[in-house]
Amino acid sequence: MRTVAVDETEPLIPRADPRNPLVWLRRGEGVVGLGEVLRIESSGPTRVEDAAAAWTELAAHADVDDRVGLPGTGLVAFGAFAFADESAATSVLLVPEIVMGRRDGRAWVTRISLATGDDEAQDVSDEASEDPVIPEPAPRRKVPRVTFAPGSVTPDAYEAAVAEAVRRIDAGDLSKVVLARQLVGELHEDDGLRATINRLAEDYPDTWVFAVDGLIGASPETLVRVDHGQVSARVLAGTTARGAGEASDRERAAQLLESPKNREEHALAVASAVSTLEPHTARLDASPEPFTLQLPNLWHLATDLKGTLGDGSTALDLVRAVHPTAAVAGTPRKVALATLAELEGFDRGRYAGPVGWVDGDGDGEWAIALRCAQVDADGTVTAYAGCGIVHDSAPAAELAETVMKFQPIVEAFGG
Ligand SMILES: C=C(O[C@@H]1C=C(C(=O)O)C=C[C@H]1O)C(=O)O
Repeated sequence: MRTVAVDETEPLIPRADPRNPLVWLRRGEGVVGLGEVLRIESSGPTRVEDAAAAWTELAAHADVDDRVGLPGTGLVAFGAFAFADESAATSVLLVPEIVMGRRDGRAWVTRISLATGDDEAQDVSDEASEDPVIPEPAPRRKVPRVTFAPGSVTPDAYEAAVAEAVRRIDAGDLSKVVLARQLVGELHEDDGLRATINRLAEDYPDTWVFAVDGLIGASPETLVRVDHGQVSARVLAGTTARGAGEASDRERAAQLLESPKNREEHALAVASAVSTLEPHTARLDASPEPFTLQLPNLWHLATDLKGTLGDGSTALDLVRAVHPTAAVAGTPRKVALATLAELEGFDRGRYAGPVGWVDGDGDGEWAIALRCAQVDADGTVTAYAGCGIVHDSAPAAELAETVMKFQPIVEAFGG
């Protein structure tokens, strides 16, 4: 496999596969994959560690000619993992044939090929020695239209589940649980998802925009990044709507920052991320006070974590350590997982699971798969959104919050 620098400034998405794009971008930088040389599938409670072990093994045997040397150059896999141990959804690491990347204004192309058993003697870089062909950017297409309707859980049933969760929290069973609901639609057009991912990237430039094996979305929440020994994460919990005018918008952000309900929900999410990351870091700092993160559709309370890796963990090792955080499960973790499985009543699939990429050196960027939908091979599109429930959560307000959180994905499908 070989990575070479290229002189490229054009946007990456128009070069992605129109039907089945493989994309990870924020503010136009990231990686876009084409083709597939290898697929590592896993499932069950050891899905992340099994994938991490297979990846480490693969990386150890790879013949790499990396002339750029940035995170995301050399061998790269895109991944999406199921949220729950019990999920029927498969977790995947996909190694593309071509990776086009951009970071800090530098661009590169990597071509990856698989050496078969009997051409072991043949230098892999021979096959990759011709300069990689970068596809021409495709003309813009209209976003495919999907009409969404509630899935198995009606809005009324969602409110009832929130009320039941609050009862259990008041009874002292747990402190916080995240409850989600689904919207389901059908994708008819042959156009595929490239126009959808392009729309998400244009509308939500400050989020991680991803498309991996039919899982497509725009997540504001960084589960964990590893960059040459530096570790970082962005914890989100606590949400409010944007205000109509500038003054009311600022007022809403200020109220969010002062709201005890949102501060409590947020503190639990930060504590869970810190306690699971800390054992792997030599040092870990959290922003002392949460800040308000502005997105086009809502405000979040946010805390950034930054640290130094202490134990040589790869990005996938850290994904395994931190998932599922209290931002998407609850506190305490075990009770919250059992409660959400019972009260939600559906398989989350890859929603709220880790999505991102890892490279051969163990660097990588992973988000929590939020504001997303899974598009299945038969065209079924399932979108998901959920909210952290604490003791003073109100069912109608939480339902309204899911509607805000559905907005990016509903609009990216022409709604
Ligand atoms: C669960 C979701 O979002 C999470 C829940 C939040 C909240 O309840 O305030 C905020 C950000 C995310 O951590 C979702 O978008 O589906």
